[in-house]
Amino acid sequence: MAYRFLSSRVAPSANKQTRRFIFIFTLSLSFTYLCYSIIFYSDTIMQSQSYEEHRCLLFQNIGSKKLLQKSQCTMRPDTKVIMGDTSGVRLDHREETPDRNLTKNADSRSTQQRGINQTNRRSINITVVPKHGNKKLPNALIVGVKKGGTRAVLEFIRIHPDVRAVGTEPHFFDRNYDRGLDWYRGLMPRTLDSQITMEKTPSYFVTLEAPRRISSMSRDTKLIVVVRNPVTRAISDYTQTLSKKPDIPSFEDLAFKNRSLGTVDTSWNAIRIGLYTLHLENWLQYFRLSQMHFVSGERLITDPAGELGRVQDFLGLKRIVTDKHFYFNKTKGFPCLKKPESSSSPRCLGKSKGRPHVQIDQDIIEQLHDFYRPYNIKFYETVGHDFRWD
Ligand SMILES: Nc1ncnc2c1ncn2[C@@H]1O[C@H](COP(=O)(O)OS(=O)(=O)O)[C@@H](OP(=O)(O)O)[C@H]1O
Repeated sequence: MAYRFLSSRVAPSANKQTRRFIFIFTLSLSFTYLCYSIIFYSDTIMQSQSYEEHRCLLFQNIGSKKLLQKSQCTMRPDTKVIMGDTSGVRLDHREETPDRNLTKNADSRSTQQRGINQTNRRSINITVVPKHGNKKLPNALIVGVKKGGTRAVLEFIRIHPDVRAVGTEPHFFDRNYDRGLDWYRGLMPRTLDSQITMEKTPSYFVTLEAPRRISSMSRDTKLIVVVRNPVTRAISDYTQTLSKKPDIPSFEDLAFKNRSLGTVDTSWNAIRIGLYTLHLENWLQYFRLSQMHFVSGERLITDPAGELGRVQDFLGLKRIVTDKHFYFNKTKGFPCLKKPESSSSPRCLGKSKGRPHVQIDQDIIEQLHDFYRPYNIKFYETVGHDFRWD
């Protein structure tokens, strides 16, 4: 068509060569224009995509789940979303998974976080949301006891605005000590100077090396121990083990070396952990009693606000967590939080907290009470408080 159009406009005297030249020239001009348009258009698309990516990264950095949900970001399937300070994420369901997995998770979370931060630094040229504070070694630890109510204390105290805590159990001073303090610090949430960093690992209380290791990190570390009637604690411990390994021997078979002679097997962990006074002696070689606070696992259930009030006093915090933060959940049979740290809706602890115990004969329970009595009395004397377990 173009050829015919040009042919009609060119003087008849022009030779065939000139007409062909004009035609080729027009054609290449049109082709150049077409290419230019395509390149310009695709560049515009790429720019807008990259802007969306920046927005997504910013939202990730802000750490707001809601913002992420509302934004138009379309994540690639392999994209890992890091929402704010994940070291503080609640992981009730994970805490009973093998520790190696936990620490791996924590490790990879901080690696992912670093990766995203680096990406942000490289690619974002617009407002960067500042990250508050630094990762610091903990100033306070919930060191025990297993099945005492350690999760409840951690979840309740972390509502306080001046407390930041690791959600998972780092097991640094027992299983992961070889990884070093920098690794441990890396697991911690960022805190402002005015905030307290905390973690809980209930096995520390019965780990021989833990007091020495903790005191070499800082002699000023504040230690919280949640204690509970050692017999109920042992049954709770056994209930948990049984839920994972249904084939284990009966509680009675494990608790006694010789039932008729009443010889208790103190080498069984579920029994050994309850010998509080023996473990405490080890701690008192490295820490003053005033650096330790004992929470009653029983009162934690009947009066969580009262127990938390004393924990706040011990940590030198204003009493902000009060009875207005708790309600009694009849279905669960335990106090729950009206407004936990990570959400605005009420929340109870996970299913593994406050589950029904295995039925144990009353005479076995009595026998174990008799066994623990002298140890309990010694413990009350040392800490200066009668927990009334008898
Ligand atoms: N508010 C609230 N909700 C649920 N459970 C509560 C609460 N307060 C204390 N407890 C008691 O906590 C017990 C579990 O203790 P721990 O968190 O220390 O267990 S663990 O060592 O971390 O596995 C758990 O033990 P069991 O009742 O034997 O399951 C509870 O009795």
